[in-house]
Amino acid sequence: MTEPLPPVLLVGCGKMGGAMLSGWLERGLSRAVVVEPHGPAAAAFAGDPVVRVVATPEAIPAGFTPAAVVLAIKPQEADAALPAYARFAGPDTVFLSIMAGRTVAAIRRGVGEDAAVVRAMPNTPAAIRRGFTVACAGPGVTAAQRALCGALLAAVGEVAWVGKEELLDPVTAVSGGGPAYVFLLAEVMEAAAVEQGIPRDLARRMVRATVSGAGALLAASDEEAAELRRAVTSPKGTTERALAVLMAPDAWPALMSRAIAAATARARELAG
Ligand SMILES: NC(=O)C1=CN([C@@H]2O[C@H](COP(=O)(O)OP(=O)(O)OC[C@H]3O[C@@H](n4cnc5c(N)ncnc54)[C@H](O)[C@@H]3O)[C@@H](O)[C@H]2O)C=CC1
Ligand SMILES: O=C(O)[C@@H]1CCC=N1
Repeated sequence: MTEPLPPVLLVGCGKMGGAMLSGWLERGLSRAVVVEPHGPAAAAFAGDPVVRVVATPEAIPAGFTPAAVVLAIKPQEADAALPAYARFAGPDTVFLSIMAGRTVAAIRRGVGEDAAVVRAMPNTPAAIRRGFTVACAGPGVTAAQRALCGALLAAVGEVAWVGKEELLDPVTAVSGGGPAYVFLLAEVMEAAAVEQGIPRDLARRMVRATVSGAGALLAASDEEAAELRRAVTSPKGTTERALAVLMAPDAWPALMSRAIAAATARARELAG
């Protein structure tokens, strides 16, 4: 049996913070204090014996010493919120931020210039432990702190590490926001199915099964995505006609490239 995760202070228990906390509890967590000003957001955890939910940092129990402070608030909230956590900076605590764009340097300006900070970008499939996170350790992060952040992130899915922090901006655009692009695909496929006369309920079932089935096939297969695509595309058949529209130079290839560039640029604007 693996050791329980050490005490964690979670700042922000919204969609991502909540998904991660669920994963830690499932994996085994010794103790968590959650700072969440919006009562309903953390309500699901209020009765958990190892979780204490408080509304403000001032209400964190005296003597609580987290091994990790996980920052799961919006980047726009960071400047106001971070100084309250500066007292936790020290050799025994690592800050793990999942905020889009906000740099290690900007986080250190808030919590202390010597603080150990790991910046990471997970995604919402974390809610079903199928997340993908890319992480980058800032200056002074010890091997043990990196291992702890790795364990916290691995509780909700796969983890990859990069050495160059700048890569986290395009990562945010690709895997951070990626689930939204897939859900949009499902939305527009469903609308197109209805346009062709398929009843809405059937269209919804078909599209959910098709998108999730294709995703599962991609996950289970060693083939490249292009090869799996080609396996669907019979010469002179129906899929070929659809792909001629979707793969036109001004269609999906160019649109996806512009979309990822736009999201990457926005991540850079959120650097702080
Ligand atoms: N939603 C997503 O797909 C992903 C989001 N992220 C990042 O995760 C962070 C959180 O995003 P979401 O969970 O989507 O947002 P959210 O809005 O669901 O959660 C943020 C939570 O922080 C709480 N909060 C606001 N001010 C606070 C403060 N001063 N102290 C403590 N809690 C405070 C809010 O009440 C809310 O419950 C963002 O920085 C975002 O960039 C990262 C990867 C994916
Ligand atoms: O849209 C956002 O800013 C966040 C980061 C990646 C996914 N959601």
